[in-house]
Amino acid sequence: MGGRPSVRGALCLGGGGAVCRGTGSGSDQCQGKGGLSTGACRPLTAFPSAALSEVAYAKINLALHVRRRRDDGYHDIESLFAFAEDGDRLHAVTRDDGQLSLTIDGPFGAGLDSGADNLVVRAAHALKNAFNITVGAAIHLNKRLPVASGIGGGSADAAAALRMLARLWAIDRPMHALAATIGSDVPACLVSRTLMGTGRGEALDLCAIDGLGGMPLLLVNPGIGLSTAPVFAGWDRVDRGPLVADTLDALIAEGRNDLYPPAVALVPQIGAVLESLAAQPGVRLARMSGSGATCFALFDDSAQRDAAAAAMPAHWWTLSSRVRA
Ligand SMILES: C[C@@](CO)(OP(=O)(O)O)[C@H](O)COP(=O)(O)OP(=O)(O)OC[C@H]1O[C@@H](n2ccc(N)nc2=O)[C@H](O)[C@@H]1O
Ligand SMILES: Nc1ncnc2c1ncn2[C@@H]1O[C@H](COP(=O)(O)OP(=O)(O)O)[C@@H](O)[C@H]1O
Repeated sequence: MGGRPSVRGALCLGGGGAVCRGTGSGSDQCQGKGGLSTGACRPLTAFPSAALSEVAYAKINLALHVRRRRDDGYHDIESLFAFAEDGDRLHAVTRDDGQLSLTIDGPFGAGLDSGADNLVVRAAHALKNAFNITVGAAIHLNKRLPVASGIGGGSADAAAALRMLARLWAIDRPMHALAATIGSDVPACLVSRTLMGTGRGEALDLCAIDGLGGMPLLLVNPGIGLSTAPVFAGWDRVDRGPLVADTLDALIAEGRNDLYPPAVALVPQIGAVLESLAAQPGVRLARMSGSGATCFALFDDSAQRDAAAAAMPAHWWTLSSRVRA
């Protein structure tokens, strides 16, 4: 991990490591899905310190070209994935009764279902069944990333759960195919390094771009959740051409996010976020990530990133981080 991550717009972060603007009462304040409502969450204190841990690194799509709508309803994309150094936190201990359980806290934990539909639980069940594991796991998720925001929070959580449970259950087998059954983004999140993704995003090649690793990165979200499917459905089906991104300059000049027009049609506030980011001194690239609404900016200089974060309106969520090398 590089520089200490900071988060603004969230009232408090459980689990330590970032700026806290909580009440100091000992119980974390939570933000609801895509909004700024608050509610009490369970503190993490009950979870054993000997638990295994994983970071679910926030995903960004440095560029996302949509090429074709397929007969199965998915779209063929070409996307350059990168990851922030920071994200959600997961912890796990074994359960001798063979059961799986999930508890959730953190600034975006309120309202997030911890039942069978949670992507962490889906990933855990899929792994357990695929390898006939008889022991169980108690999993804890510290939810720091906004939900349904184009930075793969759920996919990153699922991938982190796979990495963590593979360690907990001593599984040493490839998990890419299993990850792809959980979501198109989950294989990329499993690797959490800079990758070129094709197909529906699950066909991956490691991608080295000079100067990208360690670059100061700012994520900004206007506090509005946006589901992926309606954004793809709003794509105008015009193929605007392949993604060629072998250098940072090419990525900046030639890369696009083809999901920006349908996303901004659904959530106009994304336009204001992108405009504000692009206007900040020192920005090398400002673009929307995934299906939105989160936008990101890359900087050469961390002081300029921090000044940009400070210039964002207080009701927008921000995360100051770096690109994971
Ligand atoms: C758009 C991207 C870009 O990285 O990220 P997010 O904005 O979700 O973070 C991904 O393609 C999202 O991947 P993921 O979130 O795993 O999506 P999935 O669960 O597989 O699919 C959710 C829905 O999105 C649409 N979908 C997804 C991927 C794809 N290549 N084509 C699609 O049309 C489909 O309507 C599908 O039913
Ligand atoms: N652990 C999880 N974290 C976030 N979202 C989750 C999780 N499990 C299930 N979901 C659901 O997955 C959907 C996509 O969430 P998320 O992955 O955060 O967004 P995106 O795909 O836009 O990056 C949301 O509707 C959310 O309810």
